[in-house]
Amino acid sequence: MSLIKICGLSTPETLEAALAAGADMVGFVFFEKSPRHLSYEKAAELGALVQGRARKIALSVDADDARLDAIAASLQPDGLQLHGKESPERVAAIKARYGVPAYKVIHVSTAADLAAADAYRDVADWLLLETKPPKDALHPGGNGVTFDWTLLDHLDRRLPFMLSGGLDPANVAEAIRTGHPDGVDVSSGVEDRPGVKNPDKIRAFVKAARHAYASALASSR
Ligand SMILES: O=C(O)c1ccccc1N[C@@H]1O[C@H](COP(=O)(O)O)[C@@H](O)[C@H]1O
Repeated sequence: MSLIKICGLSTPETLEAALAAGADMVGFVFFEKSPRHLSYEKAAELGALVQGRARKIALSVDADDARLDAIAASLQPDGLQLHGKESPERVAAIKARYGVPAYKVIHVSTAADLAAADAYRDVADWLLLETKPPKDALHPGGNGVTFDWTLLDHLDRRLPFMLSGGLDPANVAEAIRTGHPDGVDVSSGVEDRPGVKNPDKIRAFVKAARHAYASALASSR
């Protein structure tokens, strides 16, 4: 697999840039402290523009059922990115309630952190491996920080995984060559400042990731 996700979209123009560039997944943030947070009204407006051209992924952080119900009603997501401390039992309950794939985030800074993924093997559909937030970080994600991708040599790959954290148009090819992820995910690396996406950077990211995946495929033949 070679999926490309652009996360934290918040305007029709940047959403269209991601869709036209060929992103497979577009992510929408429901986390009030984030500069990328969307109201339900805005999410409904943006979601309606997608029209099946990409999977709509709703990002939340330790959301309760009432919150997820409102997110589901506004966006009608094709997947739920669970970016908090959701337990395996909570992930299973969310999957059962909403019937869409669950992308469980695992925060990584050492090989030992990858062991946390084991508990989600039978309940999540995907793992999303993101850099453990720095101690002074304001948010549990979207911090634009990479981790050592060679740690992925230690990952049990029975579940597909997306690689995330600090990716950008300049480093995504190296990330794909090193970590062999099933997908790549970016937010701040295609922005001019927090919450402000740049269409040229979105296009450059998708192009670089597509090229790297095509090269990896060609060299595996
Ligand atoms: O983007 C945010 O503000 C955010 C807030 C809370 C949890 C996650 C958040 N972002 C997600 O983190 C990853 C990596 O982002 P980056 O590429 O390093 O900026 C991505 O999925 C973001 O959407």
